Amino acid sequence: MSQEGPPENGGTDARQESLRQEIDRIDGEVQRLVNQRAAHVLEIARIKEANGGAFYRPEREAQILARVAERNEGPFPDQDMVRIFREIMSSCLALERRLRIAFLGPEASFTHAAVQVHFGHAVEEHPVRTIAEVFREVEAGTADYGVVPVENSTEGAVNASLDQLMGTNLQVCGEVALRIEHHLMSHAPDMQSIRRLYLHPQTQAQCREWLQDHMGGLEWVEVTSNAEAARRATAEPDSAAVAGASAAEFYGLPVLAAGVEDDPENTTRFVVVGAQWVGPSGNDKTSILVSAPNRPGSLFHVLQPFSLAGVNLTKIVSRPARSSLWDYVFFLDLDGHQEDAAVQEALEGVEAGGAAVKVLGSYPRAR
Ligand SMILES: C=C(O[C@@H]1C=C(C(=O)O)C=C[C@H]1O)C(=O)O
Repeated sequence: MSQEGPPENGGTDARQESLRQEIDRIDGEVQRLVNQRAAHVLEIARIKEANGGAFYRPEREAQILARVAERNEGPFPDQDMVRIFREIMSSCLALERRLRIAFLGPEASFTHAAVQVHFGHAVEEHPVRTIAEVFREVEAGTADYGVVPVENSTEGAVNASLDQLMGTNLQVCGEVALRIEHHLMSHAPDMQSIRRLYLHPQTQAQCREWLQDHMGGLEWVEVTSNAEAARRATAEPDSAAVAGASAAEFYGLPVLAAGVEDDPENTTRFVVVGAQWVGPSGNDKTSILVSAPNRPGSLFHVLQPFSLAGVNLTKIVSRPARSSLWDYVFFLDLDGHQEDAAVQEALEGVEAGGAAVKVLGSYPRAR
């Protein structure tokens, strides 16, 4: 048994003591270097202030994080090292300017988690109730950037976000891909004591099989968000919620069954929108909106130019155009930046084929 007590082994203790002294010395050095880094960032901020230009530079941050992962030799895993640098940059940027980020709330929603993964914690978090409101906040300038979900690997497109992208002048300036894990959480002592289940319809769809097998006979109550499901379950000990870990943590709900989503690869993709053009980072994607005439071969003429220019498409989704009945627009994501020659060639080809193109934005690929 190892218990606190008088030292038994002088040699081991001396070794620990000298390692701790070394750690203290390294900590001092790390701290000095972090502040030295911050001082450089502040100087860049002064130059930006004098000459104009966005404080937040997603392409530069993506390059920095890519290099952190590339040169990492461990024992820290890449993702942990990246997270630490993410937070250092977040705090550095907050010295220049604390960004206000509007997102689809409430607190502890998956979009909230996406905000923290993308911007770190040194931002002002501004949860709002609807996707439309996120866009309005950023368009009005009351938030610097907004974050909304756009697609889930199980459930497909988030149409409310696509419809907003159709009408906005904002740019897509980033993306976040988040593995979505759902847990069953409750104050009930066990699963057998649960009588009622609160859940968001998207969550229900992503956990359909597990829920049918384990929660089939119960009362299911649909709510407007995962966090709301957790909040409701907190107040009723014979109720449970299906939601993410951050909701369980936020509301202090014990997890009774973890990872209840049907697809272990279940992933949601979020986009960051802002009034900002983002330069190339070297590993970028571009989102576009194409409105094609309603006639035979139309979609073929939209797609062929990408094949000819050797540009890879990663997504195509159609949505009814709101302007006229039975007209459709296409949302396409492609590899590359809109400044790349191949991308420009492809977009010119699409327009030459009679379609209208709106570039929604180029941005660094999600890590
Ligand atoms: C320092 C800069 O400003 C911000 C802070 C960064 C950082 O901490 O490294 C990187 C990009 C910007 O978001 C910069 O533009 O280089």
